[in-house]
Amino acid sequence: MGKGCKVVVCGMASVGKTAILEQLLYGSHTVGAETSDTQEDIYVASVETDRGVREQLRLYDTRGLREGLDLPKHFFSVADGFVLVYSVDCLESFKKVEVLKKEIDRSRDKKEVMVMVLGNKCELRERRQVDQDTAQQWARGEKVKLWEVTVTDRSTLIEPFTSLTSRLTQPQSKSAFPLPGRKSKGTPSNDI
Ligand SMILES: Nc1nc2c(ncn2[C@@H]2O[C@H](COP(=O)(O)OP(=O)(O)OP(=O)(O)O)[C@@H](O)[C@H]2O)c(=O)[nH]1
Repeated sequence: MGKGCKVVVCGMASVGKTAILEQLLYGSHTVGAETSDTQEDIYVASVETDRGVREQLRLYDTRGLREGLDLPKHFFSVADGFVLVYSVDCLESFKKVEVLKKEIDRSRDKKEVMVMVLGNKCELRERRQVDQDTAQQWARGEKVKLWEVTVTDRSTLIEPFTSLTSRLTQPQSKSAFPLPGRKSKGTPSNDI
């Protein structure tokens, strides 16, 4: 599957997974635009870490989860990290993130995986169903980072992905976390 950390982006349908990736990588998403349901896409991004080094991420955009449709099992074995996305205007989507986190914990075996959570559409203040403090409290309990973001403001997306990449590629990690190849040769990627 090539070099670079493999990060699976998942969550309920329509929470904005594809929009987040397209806005982050290309700055090209128009919020509210009609989108087609994702089956599966892979985006390659070159992200500058907080150590000033560029690292490659392979971001797997997955099919939106709905009743009766779970995340395919193979993602649990390939992933070095997960981005769990919910939408702050949909409580059900947050509940799905809680379930996904449990599934990741069950499936991770001894492998260490990074998990970060994005509460998207945070500009929709009047439609908010997920309380920020409650969500952050849950995240602290789970020892994961949670960021509220909005695709309407690309700058909100940069820090979470920089932080995730920095943690994924941390040198001299005490964990058994595999380090990706430092110098990728010729793979097209998008700089963040
Ligand atoms: N208001 C608002 N709308 C957003 C935001 N992010 C995404 N959207 C909109 O939400 C809708 C769904 O976005 P998608 O990116 O297709 O969602 P998805 O999670 O990839 O959906 P699936 O492919 O079905 O799983 C689109 O109309 C987006 O423009 C946001 O931050 N704010």
